[in-house]
Amino acid sequence: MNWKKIMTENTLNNDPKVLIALDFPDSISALEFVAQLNPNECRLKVGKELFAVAGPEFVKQLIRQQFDVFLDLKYHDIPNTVAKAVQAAARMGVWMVNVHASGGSKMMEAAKQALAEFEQPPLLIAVTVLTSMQREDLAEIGLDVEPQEHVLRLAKLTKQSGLDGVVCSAQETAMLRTELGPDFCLVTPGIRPAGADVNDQKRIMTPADAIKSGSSYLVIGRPITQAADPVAALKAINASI
Ligand SMILES: O=C(O)c1cc(=O)[nH]c(=O)n1[C@@H]1O[C@H](COP(=O)(O)O)[C@@H](O)[C@H]1O
Repeated sequence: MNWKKIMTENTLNNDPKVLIALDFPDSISALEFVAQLNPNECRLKVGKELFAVAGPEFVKQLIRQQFDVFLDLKYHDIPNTVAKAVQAAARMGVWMVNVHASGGSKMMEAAKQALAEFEQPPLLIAVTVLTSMQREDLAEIGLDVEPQEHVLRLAKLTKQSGLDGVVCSAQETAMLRTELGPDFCLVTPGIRPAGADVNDQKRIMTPADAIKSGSSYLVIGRPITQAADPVAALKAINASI
């Protein structure tokens, strides 16, 4: 735990649950947005779009500003490549990094092992079934199963591979809590406050229901970043959970 966070007055929460998806096209607009935020009230997620334009220096800048950063590059490659990629992420000092569970146990074990040399390794989690997918999307890629069945299969494989948790939809968290226990980290995107635009998400839940179901952290992008008043939107979500 970062002592500065604990010492800061007006601390809402020492373990902010909301991970804001910084899906911005450039570092200038992202930094302008971040300037309104307090690291005691949220963590930040940097994904493929922003990382491709802003890179490691931008991530380090957020960390210098006391934010915990989830580097969401969803690695999926041969074990050696993924192992080296998670090490590069760990050297940046990120709080959390992810891979795709469908890369299999050999890939996930190699990633876990690669972090063993770090004194404070990032949390390593694996994406199960993307929250934008439903049964028909799985059928298209040859998987004749309900999303929750495939999520459970991949989450069990992730736990057996020694990782810290998974990315799943909040619709699956109650099931995963029962099956995988209280300590497994469940990170849930596809979060939509009541009445918000669903956009391209399919398996969704409200922030309060997601936390009640057992989500550890909520990934939220557009309902905050595109709100007329993003700080008010974040505060309302934090109040609701
Ligand atoms: O790994 C992720 O963060 C992720 C996994 C998933 O299954 N679904 C999903 O939406 N995400 C990410 O979560 C964020 C959701 O953003 P909004 O839909 O704008 O709230 C995006 O940055 C996605 O890349």
